[in-house]
Amino acid sequence: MASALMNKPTGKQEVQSVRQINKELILEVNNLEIFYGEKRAVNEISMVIEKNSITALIGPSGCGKSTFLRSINRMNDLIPGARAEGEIIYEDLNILSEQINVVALRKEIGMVFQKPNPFPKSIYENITHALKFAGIKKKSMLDEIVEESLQKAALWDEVKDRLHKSALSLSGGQQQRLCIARTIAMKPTIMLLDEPSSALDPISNAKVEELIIDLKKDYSIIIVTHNMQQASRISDKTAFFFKGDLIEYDATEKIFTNPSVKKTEEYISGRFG
Ligand SMILES: Nc1ncnc2c1ncn2[C@@H]1O[C@H](COP(=O)(O)OP(=O)(O)OP(=O)(O)O)[C@@H](O)[C@H]1O
Repeated sequence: MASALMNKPTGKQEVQSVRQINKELILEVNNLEIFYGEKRAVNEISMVIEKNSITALIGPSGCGKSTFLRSINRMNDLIPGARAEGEIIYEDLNILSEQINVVALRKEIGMVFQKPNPFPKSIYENITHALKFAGIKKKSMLDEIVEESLQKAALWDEVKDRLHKSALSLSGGQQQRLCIARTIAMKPTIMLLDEPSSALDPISNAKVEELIIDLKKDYSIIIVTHNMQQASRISDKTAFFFKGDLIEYDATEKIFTNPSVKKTEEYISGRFG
């Protein structure tokens, strides 16, 4: 698996150091710093992320949650001037290494954004687009993956009779579940969710939350949320960020009932934010 994430060696490239991490863990973050030009947005954070769990990232606006999330599948590479130092160990490789094949990485570590962003194509094509690009052409196989992904995203029953209708005809909540299905189709191990239900109405939000809880049996989920009730309802671990620092990281119940750090207590009790 790991080797599929490496670019082909080109002569003199250094051999990527392999660091094994505990089998219960999916990621190990060591002294991660992220910069936009001269400005440091994430300050030397270290944490481990457990497999098949939901990890919530909370904190006030601008504290570095999304920047950290995007570093996990190297989406920050797309931002001119952004750079990261430190390590994010996944599959015994450092994700931040230049030798990582980011296209392969982003299949294994999928991302869903705040605003549902389906392609202006049919529901079916939204899921098959990347699969075809990855070389899967056989219709029976595409049909199978479409059904499986929509089932897992709890959307199949609502759309099975209109797969060839435009994805834009779906409600916002359905569009977001379609975006989750699109990610699932790539068979990821980790799903990064950046405020996935903040743009949705309460009923769609509840459905997406239910779905996220259900997905953790198959995936490791990291979610940025501004909604502290959401973090306490769905996550197993919560990380509180403030001004680029990781202030406290613990079991969600502990963070919300008996945090160890005063700043966390002030934030969860609404004294700032
Ligand atoms: N593309 C960018 N270029 C320059 N600076 C950026 C960029 N994106 C974020 N920043 C800065 O990095 C810091 C962290 O931003 P980030 O978006 O990660 O915070 P956040 O906690 O996710 O905020 P929010 O909750 O509002 O989404 C902020 O100071 C922000 O202005």
